[in-house]
Parts: sequence; structure tokens; C-alpha cells
Amino acid sequence: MVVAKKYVVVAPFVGDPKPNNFTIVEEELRTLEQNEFLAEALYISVDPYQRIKLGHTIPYDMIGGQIARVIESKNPEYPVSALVMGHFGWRTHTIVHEDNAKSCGQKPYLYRLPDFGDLPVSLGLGVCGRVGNTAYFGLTDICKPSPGETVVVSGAAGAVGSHVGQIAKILGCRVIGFAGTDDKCQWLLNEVGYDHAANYKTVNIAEYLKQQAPSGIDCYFDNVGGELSSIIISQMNEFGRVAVCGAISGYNETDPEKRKGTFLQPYIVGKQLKIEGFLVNRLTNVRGNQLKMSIDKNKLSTISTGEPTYWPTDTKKISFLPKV
Ligand SMILES: NC(=O)C1=CN([C@@H]2O[C@H](COP(=O)(O)OP(=O)(O)OC[C@H]3O[C@@H](n4cnc5c(N)ncnc54)[C@H](OP(=O)(O)O)[C@@H]3O)[C@@H](O)[C@H]2O)C=CC1
Ligand SMILES: CCCCCC(=O)/C=C/[C@H]1[C@H](O)CC(=O)[C@@H]1CCCCCCC(=O)O
Repeated sequence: MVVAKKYVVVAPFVGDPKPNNFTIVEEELRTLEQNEFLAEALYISVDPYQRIKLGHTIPYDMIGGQIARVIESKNPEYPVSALVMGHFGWRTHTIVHEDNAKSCGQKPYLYRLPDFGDLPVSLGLGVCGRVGNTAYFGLTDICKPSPGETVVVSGAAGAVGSHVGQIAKILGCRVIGFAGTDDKCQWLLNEVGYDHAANYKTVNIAEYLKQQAPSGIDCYFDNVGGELSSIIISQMNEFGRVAVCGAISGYNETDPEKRKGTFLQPYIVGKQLKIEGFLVNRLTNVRGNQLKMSIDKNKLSTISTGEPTYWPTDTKKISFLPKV
């Protein structure tokens, strides 16, 4: 009999998530029924949305995507040793039935990974998974940047932002990123390929943008929201485009006063800006063929020729997850 270990959320999050929000529980798994398979986690994704999507009554099983290997199967579509991406949560072993997998409420619920060749399968959670698709579809479908335009990215050194910057450079744009430490900014400049990068905690953001984007900003990929975004949006060019991807500056904020923002409508109207929020699943659903291509061919072939680059984080042990 297989005993799974899983994370259960046992205390509500206040501010940053902490190890004592979780406990690890062992669960004895039953035998497989027809059309089921048993998946063993190889990589588990730790993402900002997991913090805000959790509206359940405590205790509940922690949510999240994972790359897993099929270790036992009664479903010919998922034979032993197949690799899958599934939203099974933070747990080591999962009995999966295609229909039950949908109850996680997150799309795509479950799919088999293509052959990644020599590349690490963890990329199925990164550049060849939701992270890469969020960056790619958010930038190209909503910002629609043209060569020579100036693109600003907040949360630039994060998983999504570091890919947005690379894709914008591939598209011929000038790219400016904001990150929260000087080291991250150096990394953006020296390794990721950003043209300019600044520490939003120490720089005068408005002045910095006037210097580095003297002709104004055409596109803004917004990962963070809040005051940083308001300053960036107030310096956009006529017909500028903003892809609102996330609002991480507010996810851990419990004081509603601190979530109040600048009055931006005059800039939006005067400059005739387009500001559009998106969830990656909508864009990948609309462009389903491209999603498949990006997993099967485009992203992988692009990576194997050297760009975009990826920086996988492998924490090895499930006990590290809350610290990530
Ligand atoms: N719309 C969609 O479908 C999707 C949206 N997202 C969103 O994309 C965003 C980035 O996700 P992802 O790259 O995976 O996250 P990561 O965890 O990789 O990076 C997040 C970074 O955000 C920065 N950050 C945290 N707090 C603040 C703050 N107060 N102000 C400015 N920056 C802050 C931190 O970097 P630093 O040290 O630089 O501050 C942090 O490292 C999130 O908002 C997420 O919710 C992600 C996937 C899908
Ligand atoms: C302000 C919310 C921004 C959420 C951005 C984000 O990280 C989205 C992530 C999606 C991920 O691709 C798969 C999902 O299921 C996530 C959607 C989460 C939606 C949270 C909605 C919160 C709510 O119900 O209020």
C-alpha cells in the first residue's frame, strides 16, 4: 500500500505565509479502480496565486500544480512511466481519474508531457508551462509590442517577469525592469538581458523612468499593482497598452488602507490607454494550438538554441515547500 504525504493548511494566512500555516499529513491510498492511475510527484509548483485562491474552510489540502510520473496504471492513456502535469496539490502521491482531476478548478487540469529530450522535465511547470505561457500570451496578446517600443515590467526578476523581459527583447523592444534588490537588478542586466533595471525600493521611480524612457512607455506588463504601477502608468505614451497579470504587492496586505491607489483615470483617458487584466487560461484556451506548440515545439526549440534562458529552482525535499 502506498502512503502519500500531503500538505494541509491548518491556520489562516496573516501576512506572509509561514511554515506553521501548514502541517504534513500521511494518507493511505486505496487500490486503483478502472481508468485510474497513481502519480508520484517529481516537481511541485509554488506560486503567488496559491496564497489568494485559498478561500476554503480550514483545514484543507494545499493546492498547486506538479509534474509527476505515473507509477501504476489502469488507464492506457497514462501508462506507467508517463510524465504528466496535473493540479494535484502539494502532495507526494495521487490517485488520478481524468474526471476527478477537473474538480481542482484549475485549467489545464491534466495533460501528458511531450518528450523533453535532454531538457529537465521541471520546465513543464516553468517556461514550457504556465509561467512561460503567462509571459508569452500576456505580452503578445495584450501588450502587442512592436520592435523599437519601450516595455516596462514589474516583478521583473520573478518567474513570469524574467521571461517577459526575454520575450520582449526577442521581439526587438527596449526593456526596463523593476525588482526589489540590487542583486536582482544586476542579474536582470547581466544574465536575463534587460536594457535597464532598477530597485523600486530605493530609486525615485518617476525620475528613473524619465531618464531611461525619455520617449515614454509603450507597454507595461504589470505583475505587482499598487503605487509602483500607478507611477509607471502615469508615464505611458498615447495608445499605451497595459497587461495586468497580477497584483502581488497586495497579496499579503491585510490593511485595506494600504491598498488604496492613485487616481489614474486622467492618464488613462488623456493617453487613451488600453488596460486589460487576464488569466493565462483564457489566453491559452483561445490560442489552444499555440499552447500545444509552445509545449511541443516552439519553446523547447527556442530554449535549445539558447534563448529564452531558464533558471529552475529544485528544492529536492517536500519539507522545503513553505520556505520557497
Ligand atoms: N494572470 C495570470 O494568469 C497569472 C498571473 N500571475 C501573476 O504574476 C505575478 C508574478 O508571478 P511569479 O512570477 O510566478 O511570481 P514569483 O514568486 O516568481 O515572483 C514574484 C516577485 O514579486 C515581487 N514582489 C513581491 N512583493 C512585491 C511588492 N510589494 N511590490 C513589487 N514587487 C513585489 C518579488 O520580487 P522583488 O524582490 O523584486 O520585490 C517576488 O520575487 C504574480 O502577481 C502572479 O499572481 C502568475 C501566473 C498566472
Ligand atoms: C488579483 C488576482 C490575480 C491572480 C493572478 C494569478 O496569479 C492567477 C493565477 C491563475 C493560475 O494561472 C491558475 C489559477 O487558477 C489562478 C487563478 C487564480 C484566481 C484567483 C481569484 C481570486 C478570487 O477568487 O478572488
